[in-house]
Amino acid sequence: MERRASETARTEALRAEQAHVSMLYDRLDTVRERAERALGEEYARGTPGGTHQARFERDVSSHEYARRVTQLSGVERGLCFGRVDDTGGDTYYIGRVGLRDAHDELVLIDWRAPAARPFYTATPGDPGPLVRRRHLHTRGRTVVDLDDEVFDLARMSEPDRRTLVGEAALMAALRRGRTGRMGDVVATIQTEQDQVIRSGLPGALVVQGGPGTGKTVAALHRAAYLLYAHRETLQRRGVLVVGPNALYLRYIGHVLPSLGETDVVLTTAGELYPGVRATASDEPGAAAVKGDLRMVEVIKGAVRDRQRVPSGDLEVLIDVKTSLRDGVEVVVERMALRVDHATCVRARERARAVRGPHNVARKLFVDSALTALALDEARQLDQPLDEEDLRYAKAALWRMASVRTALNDLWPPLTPERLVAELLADPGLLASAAGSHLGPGELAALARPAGAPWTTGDVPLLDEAAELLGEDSSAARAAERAARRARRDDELYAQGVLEIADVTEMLDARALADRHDSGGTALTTAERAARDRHWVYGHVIVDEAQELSAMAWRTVMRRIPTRSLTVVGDVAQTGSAAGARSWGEMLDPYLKGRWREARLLVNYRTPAEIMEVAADVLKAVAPDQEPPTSVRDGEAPPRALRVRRADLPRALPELVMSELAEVGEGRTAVLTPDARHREIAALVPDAASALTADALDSPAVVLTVTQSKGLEFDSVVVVAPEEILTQSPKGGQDLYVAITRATRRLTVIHEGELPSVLARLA
Ligand SMILES: Nc1ncnc2c1ncn2[C@@H]1O[C@H](COP(=O)(O)OP(=O)(O)OP(=O)(O)O)[C@@H](O)[C@H]1O
Repeated sequence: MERRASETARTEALRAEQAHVSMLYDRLDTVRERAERALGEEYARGTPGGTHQARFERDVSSHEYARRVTQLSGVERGLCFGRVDDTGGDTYYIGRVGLRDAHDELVLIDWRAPAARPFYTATPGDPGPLVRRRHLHTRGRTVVDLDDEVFDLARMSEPDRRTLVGEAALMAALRRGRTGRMGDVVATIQTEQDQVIRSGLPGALVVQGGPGTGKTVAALHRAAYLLYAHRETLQRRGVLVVGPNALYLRYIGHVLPSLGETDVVLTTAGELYPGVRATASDEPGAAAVKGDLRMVEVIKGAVRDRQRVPSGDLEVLIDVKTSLRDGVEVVVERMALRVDHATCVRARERARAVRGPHNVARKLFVDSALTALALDEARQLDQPLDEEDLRYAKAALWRMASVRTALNDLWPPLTPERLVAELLADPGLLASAAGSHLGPGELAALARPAGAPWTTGDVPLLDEAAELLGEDSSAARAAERAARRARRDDELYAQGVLEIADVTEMLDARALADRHDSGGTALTTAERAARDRHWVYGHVIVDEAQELSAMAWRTVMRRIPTRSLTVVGDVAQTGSAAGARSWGEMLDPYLKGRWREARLLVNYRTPAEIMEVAADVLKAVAPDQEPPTSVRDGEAPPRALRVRRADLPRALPELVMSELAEVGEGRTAVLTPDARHREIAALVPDAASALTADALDSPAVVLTVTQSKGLEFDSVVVVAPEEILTQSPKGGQDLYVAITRATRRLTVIHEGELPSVLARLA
């Protein structure tokens, strides 16, 4: 009887919520159609080209409409997911975007708006103004379930009391099988995560938390929140999210669009230097040296070494007379110009004294050398030179190939790519550049053959070199002057457009001019920022930040002089030999202790039984670190299987098959020591690997532990833990990472004795 009554109440509540949600989708359709129509009209307003003014107007408004259409399309799934009833008797609905009805009444509150905050912060102990929080679960546009948390039953109306329904929304969310892509958690953000998400924009926030505590998910929601709360600042300068590798970026790539945000640059630490996409990684020895701050001095040394003077006097042969013979120009007289050693040294010191970048100072060196050569030429020809003659003589000399070659040999124009590639491939150059800064073992670790692919550890070296080399700027300066003139015109014009169109809320004149600066192709802020090494972002989020070396932090900090940063990671998971042992060690050189730390302590991913195994490993390798507490129990106890290496080809595929059957729609990952990935991947040919396009979508995947950083799988099979433990000085941390990728099941396959840190599985 009672059961029937509660069923009826549930149906009643579902019906009422469905009516509201259907109204919201109708409204979404209407605004989306309106934006699409406006966009279509913008496109129809003329063929490409047209007047400057027409092009500009079209670019600006079409970009805004396109953004709005993308935003409204991204929020279709789970448009409305929450409702709150407050003590004043009011009810609000919370969703991915804010919507108003035809009478301009707010019918859906954006989850990032201050009014939505109680939905995330209310707890039974501190409910704030809430009487009830309700989660709405939808499939497509249909409301399929509801969860209620009641904070004050006494204040609820009788009909509302009757319709109370639910089971904890968080648990329902956590039990879902893994799809291979991270999803947003906007409906179930927890209070401590909410504090991270809404922490102020200025300054640096470090989010330290164990595996599965929602650091990544909180950081991405923070990006969306900051773009909402500080749209003006951040849309112009952009938000940069740095992740560990391309696979990981694909894994998290859906979260921001599902929250209606696309204006974020997602990149890896290997791509921070525009034009280079480094994917290879260094051996631990090389990684440790490349990531060390002593490399600043080594790169400085490498640049200085390229500013040479000859050991004796400089001698250059020039052609003074040529004549035509059978239509071919032949040299009839040559002259040797000479500049004495001391003058060469003075020319170099003068150029160095301006402390400009190498390619800029080079002009000064070339100028001094040309003056000395021209004076010698005049002396030999016994021709007096006035200032005008001197200028002419220098220009004539610079046109001669022999002069250019000689001077370029002494002070070559250099790109960062050339400097670093030549440095690492030439033990002599390397030893000279390093001086006393590196020992013989470190030099040997750095050396590599010419033509080797760029590694992630090279990127900070390239960035450092770019700072020291600068660009040959005379042409660039002229272009900049012209651009500044055009930009002033654009700004004045943009101001006019704003006044006419009254769109001041969306963009300011500078942002409009910025858009237009891109040559009419309306690049987004994100696109322009990603191409420009000098771009200064409005906010930078670094995920898996414990893996960044001290050198990599220099590269990141150059992109954010305001130090408006979110640093997300776990120093207990550091796998890179050059990574962080503590946050202070990495950040204090830039932040001088001025950073705030938030700690996340609850693991939403790994069940308690598996986390106990991980905790044993952590205790052995980093006894000062606390493992997080799991929020739920598992379905199957973790286990260890001993399989002789010779039997692995038969046993592993069988195990993967049975795990796939266990997890149904979920995903299974085989995690291997770095050195054995190829061999083990070959044993499971149907599984994807990090290099295949379906790495995230395939039911089974074989990855190295390093590649699995930040990811998660329903079932994890760790192969050869004994080798993972010894593969690098951080092997223990690697094993900890591997174990904590599991959301439901863990199997460890060991070939020899079970390592003592896994004794719990014996
Ligand atoms: N509030 C939440 N509601 C629902 N799911 C959540 C919540 N917080 C975290 N999760 C889920 O927990 C899992 C772990 O989150 P996430 O990957 O962000 O953790 P992490 O701290 O970055 O982990 P790691 O350090 O291991 O990379 C994800 O599946 C995420 O969706």
